[in-house]
Amino acid sequence: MNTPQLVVHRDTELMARAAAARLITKIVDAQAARGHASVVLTGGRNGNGLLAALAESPARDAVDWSRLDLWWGDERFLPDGDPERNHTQACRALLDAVDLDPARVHPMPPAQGAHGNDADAAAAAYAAELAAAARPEDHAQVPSFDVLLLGVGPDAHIASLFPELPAVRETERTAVGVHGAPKPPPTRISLTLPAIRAAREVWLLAAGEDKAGAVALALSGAGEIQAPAAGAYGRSRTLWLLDRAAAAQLPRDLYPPASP
Ligand SMILES: O=C1O[C@H](COP(=O)(O)O)[C@@H](O)[C@H](O)[C@H]1O
Repeated sequence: MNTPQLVVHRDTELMARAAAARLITKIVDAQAARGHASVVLTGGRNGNGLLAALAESPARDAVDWSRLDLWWGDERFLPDGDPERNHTQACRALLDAVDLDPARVHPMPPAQGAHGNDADAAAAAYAAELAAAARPEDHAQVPSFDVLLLGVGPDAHIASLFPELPAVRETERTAVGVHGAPKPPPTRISLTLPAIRAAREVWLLAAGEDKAGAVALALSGAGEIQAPAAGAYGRSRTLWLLDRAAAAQLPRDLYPPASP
């Protein structure tokens, strides 16, 4: 596990704009190096804030959107098009406005779709889709994502891995159904910690004072079962992108020196 790097921005809006600029650069660099890039999206306020900032950035035209693979870290298991689905919200924030290749966009299956209301079957289908996209050099059952984005909940959940629920203990499967989530809706699909850790870079986004306790807990040595965010790291980099409010309870020795 690599040491997390922290960046603290003045406020939520600046954090979203800076994260969007960072993501554009990352995608452009990966496309220049390999011809394509892959990003795992997250839902929630900070994930959608980043996408909205990216939509507004003039630099978004530097990305070749047709060579970008998009995956999701979790989904609220609701019918296709439901306004609470992470996929629907991402489409509204950005995806509808850029020229993606539909074959490279991989939303998690909806409820009332091919798997009916069976979230476990839908998760297994997503795991199979991930495995089919993995190449031998990935050495994993998922592709080597360039960047995997995660929001951090006030309870330190990431994706739909909530403290103490079975999904956060999963060590084999890459995507699982989640039942009884404390945040609505109770039924969800989530990537697991092994899938998250296969990413080259994991970026955790947290803004707002309601996130301060979770950020401090996850970065102060808490276990991943109690604080799932503590178990999220990338193969080559783990980056926490915060605003001042979310960083407010960090121990002084963890606070980045160059931050306001
Ligand atoms: O429900 C969810 O919540 C988390 C955190 O969202 P936030 O609004 O507290 O930032 C999000 O990362 C996840 O994708 C989503 O399904």
